[in-house]
Amino acid sequence: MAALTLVSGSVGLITLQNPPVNALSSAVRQGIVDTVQRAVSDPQVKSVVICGQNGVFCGGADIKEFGKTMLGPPLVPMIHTIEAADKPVVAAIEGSALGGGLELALGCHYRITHSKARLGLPEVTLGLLPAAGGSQRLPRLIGVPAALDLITTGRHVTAAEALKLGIVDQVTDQSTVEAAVKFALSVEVQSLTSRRISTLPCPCPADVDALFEGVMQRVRQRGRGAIAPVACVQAVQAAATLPYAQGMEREQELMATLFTSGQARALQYCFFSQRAVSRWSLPSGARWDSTKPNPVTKVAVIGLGTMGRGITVALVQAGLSVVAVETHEQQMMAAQRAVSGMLERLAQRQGVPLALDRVRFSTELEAVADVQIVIEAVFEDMALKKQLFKQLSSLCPAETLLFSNTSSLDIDHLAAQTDHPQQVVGMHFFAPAHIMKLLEVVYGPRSAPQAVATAMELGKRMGKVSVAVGNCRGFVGNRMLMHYLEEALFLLEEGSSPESIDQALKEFGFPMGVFQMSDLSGLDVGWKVRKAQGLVEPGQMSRVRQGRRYSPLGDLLCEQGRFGQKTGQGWYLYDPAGSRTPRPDPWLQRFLEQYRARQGLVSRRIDSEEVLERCLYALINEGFHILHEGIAAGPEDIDMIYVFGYGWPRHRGGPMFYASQVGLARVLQRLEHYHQLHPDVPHLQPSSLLRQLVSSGSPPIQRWKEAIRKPHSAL
Ligand SMILES: CCCCCCCCCCCCC/C=C/C(=O)SCCNC(=O)CCNC(=O)[C@H](O)C(C)(C)COP(=O)(O)OP(=O)(O)OC[C@H]1O[C@@H](n2cnc3c(N)ncnc32)[C@H](O)[C@@H]1OP(=O)(O)O
Repeated sequence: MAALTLVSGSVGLITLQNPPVNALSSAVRQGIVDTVQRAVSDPQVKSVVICGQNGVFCGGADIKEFGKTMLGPPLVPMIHTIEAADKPVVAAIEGSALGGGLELALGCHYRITHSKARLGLPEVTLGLLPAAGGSQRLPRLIGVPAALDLITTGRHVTAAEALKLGIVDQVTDQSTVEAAVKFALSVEVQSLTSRRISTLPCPCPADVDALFEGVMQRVRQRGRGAIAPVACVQAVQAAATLPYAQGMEREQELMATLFTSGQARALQYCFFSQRAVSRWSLPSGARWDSTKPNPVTKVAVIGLGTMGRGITVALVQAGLSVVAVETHEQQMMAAQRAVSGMLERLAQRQGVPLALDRVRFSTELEAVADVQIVIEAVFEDMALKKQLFKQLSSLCPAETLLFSNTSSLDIDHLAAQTDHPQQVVGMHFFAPAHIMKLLEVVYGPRSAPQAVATAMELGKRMGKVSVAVGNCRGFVGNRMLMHYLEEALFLLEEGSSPESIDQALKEFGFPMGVFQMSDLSGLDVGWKVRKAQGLVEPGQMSRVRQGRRYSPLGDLLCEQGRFGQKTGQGWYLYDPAGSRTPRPDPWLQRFLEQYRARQGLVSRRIDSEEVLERCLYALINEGFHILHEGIAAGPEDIDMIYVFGYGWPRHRGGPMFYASQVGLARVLQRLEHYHQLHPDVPHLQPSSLLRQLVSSGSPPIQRWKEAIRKPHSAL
C-alpha cells in the first residue's frame, strides 16, 4: 500500500498506493510507517519524496474506516515521525491533498504542488476536525485568520492560492514528482530546524480575541446547530494560545467528542449517499453502468420564465449550445436581457470569458428542430404542456429527447402526446435553477433507459446532484412536502402561530421555517395546484374536503390577495412589498383568532416538540410510502433530495436518516399517537413499510432495501 524506490541516486521515493484517491487506510498507514523507517535508516537515502499513485496525492483518512474499530498505526505519531526525521521529506502533491492527506503533507518539510492540484482540510464537512495535527500546524504555517477560514469552511484551495497563503513552497506545470525529486536533491544538506512546523510559533494578529469571537459567532449562525465548526474554532484557538503539545491534547479531546457524534455519522452518510445516487437503476433492471447516455452538444429550452432562464444559464455554464425559445416577443426580450445579465455577472465573478455566443434566442418553436434535447419549461399547466409535447413530437426528429421541467405533473400523460413516448423524461429543477444543486430525473413507465442515462449525465455536466425517481404526483420531494405543509396548517388551526412553528423548524436546522418558505415561493402556487385538484371552494370554511381533514387557511389568505413576499403580505408582513424580512402580522393573529372562533376550535399551547414531530414525521411517513412503492430506489435518494433541494440540515443526514437516528420504533409510536388523536388525517397513519421495519428489529438504514419489495413506478 506504499512502495519505496531509490531514485536519482539518493532520493527515497515513497508512493501511496490505494486507488482511487490513496485514502489513508490502515494498510496505507502501515505502508508509510514501514517505508519511512526504511528510508530514514538507509544510509544511501539522503532525502525522501512522498507522492501518490495515479496523479492523486491523497484524499485523506479512509472515511469507510470511521464507523469501525480503528486498526493499524494511528496518523498522529506517523506524521510526527516524518516531521522528526533528520533527512528532508518533500511532499509531491498532484490531484488532491485533502484532510489527512494535507496533514501528512504538513508533516513533511517541504511541499511541491502541481498547478492543477487542490488542497484543503474538509473534515468539518464530515462532522470532524483536522485531528492529525492539522488544526495545530496550519495556523503556525499560514497564520490564524487564514487557517480559521480554511478549517471552519473546509473549502479547497487551488495551487496558486496555496502558494500565496504559504501552504506550499513551489508550484509546477511539469511532472510534480520530477520537480520534487530535483528539489529534494537541492535541500539534502540544509538544516531542517525551521522546517518542522510544530516547532514554529503561531503568528497571531493583535486583536486575536476579537477575531475568535467574531468567527465563533459566524460559524454558529451559519452552522444552524452543527457542532464541528464550533470545535474547529476551539482547536485553532488552542493553537493560538497553547504550546504545541498541549494544543495537540486539546485537538484530540475535541475530536473525541465529534468522532462518535450523530452529526459526524450523518455527514459521512451524506458523503457516500451523494455519490451513491448517481448509480441509478430502473424497475426494468436497466442500470447506470450498463446504459450509455447519448452525446449532447445542443439543447433547447422552451419557456423563459424564472425556471427557463435559470436552466438556460446552467446549460451555458456547462459548455452547451442553447436555443432559448419564448414565443411572446416582449417576454423573449426581457428574458434575453435577464439571461445576458446573469451570464455577465457569473463570468465576472468566476473570472472566465463571457459565453453569450452559446445562446440563440428565438420566438419560433421551429428553432428547436436540430437539437438533441428539448427541455420544456412553460407554465405549469397540463393542457398547455400536452399541446406543446404534441407539437414537439411532429417538429423534432424521432431521436430527440423531450424533457419536461414539471414539478408535479404526470410524465406519462405528456409522453402519451408524442409518437416516441420512450424519449420523454421529467427533469425537475429547483429555483433558482442555475444555483440549486438538486435535479429530480423522473422516469415514466415508458421512458427508455438511454433517455434516463442522458438526463442523469446532463445533470452531472450541469454540476447537479441528480436523483432518478419514479413517476407519481409531486414526485419525491413535493409529494413529501405536501404533508409537512398540511401539518403546519393544522397546527395553526389548533393554536400555534407562524412564528413559533418557523422558530422550531429553524432551531432544528432549516434555513427558514415552513411559512417563511411558503411566502418566498408564493402562496398562489399551491393555491393553483389545490384548485386543479378540486380542493378549493371559494369563500368556504369547511374543514373536510374529499373525505379528509383539510385546512382552508391558505386559500383564505390567497382570496385576500396575500400571496407572500411579492405582495408584501402572506403569513408575514413584508415592508415594502418584495422585502425579504418577515415581520409578524397583527392582522394575521386576529384573523386566526376569528377563524378558530367561527370553527369552534379551542386554541391550545403547542410546544416545539409537537411541531417537529407532526411536521417531520408526516413528511418521513410519506417517504416510507415512496420507498415501499419503489418511487425512490433507496433512502439515500430521498435524503439527498431533501438535503440538496429542501434545506434539510445536512448534519441531520436527511429525513430517512433522521428517522433511523431517532429510532424507527419511536417514529412509529408517535405517528400512531397522533393518528389516534387525528383519525381524519390519513398521512399520519403509519406506513406499512415502517411497521415492517420495526417488527423486523429496526435494521440499520443500509439494510432497509432488503425489506423493500421490487420497485415499480406508478401514478
Ligand atoms: C472514541 C474516540 C476516538 C477519537 C479519535 C479518533 C481519531 C481517528 C481519526 C484520525 C484523524 C483523522 C483526521 C483526518 C480526517 C480526514 O482526512 S477525513 C477525510 C477528509 N477528506 C475528504 O473529505 C476528501 C473526500 N474526497 C473527496 O472530496 C473526493 O473524493 C476527491 C478526493 C476530491 C476526489 O473526487 P472525485 O475524483 O470526484 O472522485 P469521487 O467520486 O469523489 O471519489 C472516488 C471514490 O473514492 C471514494 N473516496 C474519496 N475520498 C475518500 C476517503 N477519504 N475515504 C474513503 N473513500 C473515499 C469515494 O467514496 C468514491 O468511491 P465510490 O463512490 O465507491 O467510487
